[in-house]
Amino acid sequence: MALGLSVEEIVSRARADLRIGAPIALTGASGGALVLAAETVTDRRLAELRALAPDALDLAISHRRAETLRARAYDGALARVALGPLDDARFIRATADPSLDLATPLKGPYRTRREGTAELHALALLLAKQARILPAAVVATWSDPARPAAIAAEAGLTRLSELVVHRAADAAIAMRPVSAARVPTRFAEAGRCHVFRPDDGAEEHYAIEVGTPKRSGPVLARLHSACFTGDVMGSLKCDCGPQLHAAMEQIAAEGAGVLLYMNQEGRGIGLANKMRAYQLQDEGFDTVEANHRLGFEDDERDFRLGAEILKAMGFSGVRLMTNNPAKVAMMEASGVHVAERVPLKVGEGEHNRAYLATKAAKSGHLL
Ligand SMILES: Nc1nc2c(ncn2[C@@H]2O[C@H](COP(=O)(O)OP(=O)(O)OP(=O)(O)O)[C@@H](O)[C@H]2O)c(=O)[nH]1
Ligand SMILES: [Zn+2]
Repeated sequence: MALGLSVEEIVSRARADLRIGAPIALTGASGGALVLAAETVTDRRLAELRALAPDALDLAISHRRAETLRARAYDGALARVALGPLDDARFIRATADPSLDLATPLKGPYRTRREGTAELHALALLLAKQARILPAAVVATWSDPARPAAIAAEAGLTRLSELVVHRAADAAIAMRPVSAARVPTRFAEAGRCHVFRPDDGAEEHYAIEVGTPKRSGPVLARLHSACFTGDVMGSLKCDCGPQLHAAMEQIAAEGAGVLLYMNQEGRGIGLANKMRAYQLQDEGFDTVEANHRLGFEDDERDFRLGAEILKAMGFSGVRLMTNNPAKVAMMEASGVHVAERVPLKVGEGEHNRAYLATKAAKSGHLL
């Protein structure tokens, strides 16, 4: 039997390539493309790509970013900005990244492409999002997919088809237990830390188990998303730190429960993008608007992963500590029964009052 990469392995490699600035090849029904992430593109890579495809080089950006730039978006969720011979990596980043707008205010006018299709461009943006970098990509297209495929084969580039990207995005992700050990904490002596690894090469997530919760009934659980600024820095801009500690205290008081620590920083956009969002918030945009301006949805988290961990630990029901109905819905949809929603309201203060109000008004959070 021949050795072959799985769908997850190929897509995982493509995400890593985009993060380090290496080109990838995409093929689909509409043709083929070579792609570089806007965030990591260099002038040297750009010149190489331009030499191969001088007439069909575009910068794909989200339609929301295009709106801000007053560039026409003909392709629904994205716009294809045609790149001219003088457009360099600096121009590309300034065009793609709204958090640079104050530093580089003069851009455009832009010519956006209308002819052809944007299917491969959309795939490129999806992969960039999954790689937790800016959803923007330099895309060189060919109507014959054989040409970029051949370039990729010769250069040893990661090559993947439309089908593979979609299949990976739809696939249920299994969470494998890797290791676990006893960790007494200031909240509870009887603590254990379990590490789980998804089979798609993405971030590991952790479960803190306190005591020996019964598998037969609903477990008191908190599905906490990583917030470096709140959990570690003690930031006052959000309520994450106080929520984390209050959840641990409540679990410890009951003597048994689970806190899932999901590495879905910044509601799934990653810390680098979250700091871009914070820059936009300092310019007056709220937490939802800032995500949108960067080209993300207000919430990019996949709550199914938390449910998968609970199931892997032997739980089928929870008393879920949250104010977010989307977490409850996702648990249920993933086969973990939510016997009770336990509100978790702590840490409101002058710096996060507007943030919490925005989440209630725009993201359905319960007050
Ligand atoms: N993009 C973005 N993420 C933020 C911002 N402030 C906090 N976060 C992230 O938001 C997430 C908050 O997670 P949680 O507290 O688990 O979730 P929640 O949706 O508020 O729901 P509950 O706390 O369960 O009610 C963390 O991943 C933070 O890093 C922000 O302004 N922008
Ligand atoms: Zn936070």
